[in-house]
Amino acid sequence: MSDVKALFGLIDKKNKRRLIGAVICCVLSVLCGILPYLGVWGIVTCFLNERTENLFQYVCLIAAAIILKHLLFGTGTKISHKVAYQTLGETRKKLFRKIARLPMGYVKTTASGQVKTIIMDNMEQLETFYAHNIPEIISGLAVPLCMEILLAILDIRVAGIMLIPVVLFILVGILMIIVQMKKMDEFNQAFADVSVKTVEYVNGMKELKIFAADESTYGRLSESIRTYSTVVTEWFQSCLKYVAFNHADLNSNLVFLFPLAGLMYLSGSVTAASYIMYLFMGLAMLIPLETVSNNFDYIGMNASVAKKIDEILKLDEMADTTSKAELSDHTIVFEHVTFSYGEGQPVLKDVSFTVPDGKVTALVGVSGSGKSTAASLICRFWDITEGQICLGGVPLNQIPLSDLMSQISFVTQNTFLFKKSIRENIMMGNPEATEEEMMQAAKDAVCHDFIMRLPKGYDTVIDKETKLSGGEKQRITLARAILKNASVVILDEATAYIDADNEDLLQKALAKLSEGKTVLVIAHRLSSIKEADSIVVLEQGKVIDCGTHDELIRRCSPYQDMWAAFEQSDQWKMGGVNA
Ligand SMILES: Nc1ncnc2c1ncn2[C@@H]1O[C@H](COP(=O)(O)OP(=O)(O)OP(=O)(O)O)[C@@H](O)[C@H]1O
Repeated sequence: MSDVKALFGLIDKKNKRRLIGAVICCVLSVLCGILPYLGVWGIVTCFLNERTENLFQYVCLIAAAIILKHLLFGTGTKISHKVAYQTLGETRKKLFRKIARLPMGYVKTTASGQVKTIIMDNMEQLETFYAHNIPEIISGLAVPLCMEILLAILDIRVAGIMLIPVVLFILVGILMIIVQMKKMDEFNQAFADVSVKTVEYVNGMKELKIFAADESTYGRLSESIRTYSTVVTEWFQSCLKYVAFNHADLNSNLVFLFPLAGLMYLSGSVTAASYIMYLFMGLAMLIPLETVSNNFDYIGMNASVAKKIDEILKLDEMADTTSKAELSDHTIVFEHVTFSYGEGQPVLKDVSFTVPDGKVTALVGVSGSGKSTAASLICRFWDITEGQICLGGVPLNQIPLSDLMSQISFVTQNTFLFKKSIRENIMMGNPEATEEEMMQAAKDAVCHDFIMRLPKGYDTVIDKETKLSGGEKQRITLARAILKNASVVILDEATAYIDADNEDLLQKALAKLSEGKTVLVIAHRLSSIKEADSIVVLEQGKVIDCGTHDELIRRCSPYQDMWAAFEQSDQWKMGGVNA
């Protein structure tokens, strides 16, 4: 039941009031839908009593009821759609805001696929629920209730007979929701799995073709499709008996009402006119329940989606502070930092080093030694549990997150440009910048010239049609970072995938970005960090040495090994080129 509560918890107060209005309109609309039955009963009674003076009134009643029914239904659904779209919009915004405050690590690993499925796929179901299911279920239940009250006033015995199928219907419906909810997590999990794997399959199509993938390559996707089919089939089968019962139940009135009310008529306790009216009411009363029955399926399905949304909204956010921090400068200090991802082994062990203000410090180490992890901790992508990292003498968790982010430019080999114009992409670095400043940043990043050669220049929208090379895209992201003008620059393998033609341009852009900044650089190409003011050597998550290139090459054997390996690979590359 808490899942169902979560469904309504997503609607704000204003929209809850609107939803009540929508439900009232729908209830009145369904009641209007019943009036024609009463009108027909009136007409039949007129003929039975051979008195036709009221005939016209009944015809008018039927016509007015039909018009009103549609007007009210239209108004109700208009309001409920407004509620649905506003609720979905607000919930999406809440989720986006929440994700921005969650540890980056959670978003990158656990959440991205799951959140995408919820936001893009599952939430669309909620639209149907708020816009259609709620008004239809409530109005569908309200009508039999009103008619029961009316019948109880007219003849308590008939009301009792009609109550039987209604009560059975509600009990079986509730039972079905409980059974559905038990299976719903499994259903949603299977659905999310198929979505994530389908996206992975489509995104990896190039690799699949290159590596001439055979049938077995599609195994993971086929397996999850099979699981999904099994889960859906089981889910439908588990509901089937309840649905079948309820449909039979909705037709059972004739079985009970016809003979029992008929006996009352024969015994003289009910008139012929009343007998006909009860039959009409019996038929009319159960029709709205058909709609309720069709809508029952969605309650469990949507309650499970709402539960997942609720779970994400309740996740612990990164601790943030609002009190301004006075940074003495932009020196970064790692003091006895130990860090592990989740419950696993520590990736960094008692790590201490300093990145002095205005200097270039390099982090080197073999693959997996923890270089990127250390860099990402400076941006608080993850929070540390042991030790301390300070910027300008202030522990990172005592600097407001937005202030911390404004101090840092984090550049990796993975470029990400938004589907916006090149101008807007660069301006994200500093939305206050002037056009001249934006263009200067592009010139510093050595991308102005190629941008100007594009037919729409800075107005070119970055999308799949925009034919930009990897190096060009990367330089646009560097223009964005240059415009941001952050005091701390972290370069994590920023030149890793760059080709020889682009390297020179990229190095120029990076030099401009790093000018006068506190720089932490991670690079496998050791030649690019040879001139660093200080080099920190990491091995299996521990700092084993720190010094200039000349110092390390004299005394640090792992560093000597790295250099030897680097020089060998460089010669090998040159040999490859010459060959
Ligand atoms: N998100 C993550 N969750 C769990 N473990 C991770 C995660 N990211 C990295 N690791 C692990 O942490 C260790 C250090 O990884 P890290 O990427 O920091 O090393 P690195 O020195 O930068 O390696 P490379 O030079 O190959 O980029 C590795 O064993 C890696 O598998």
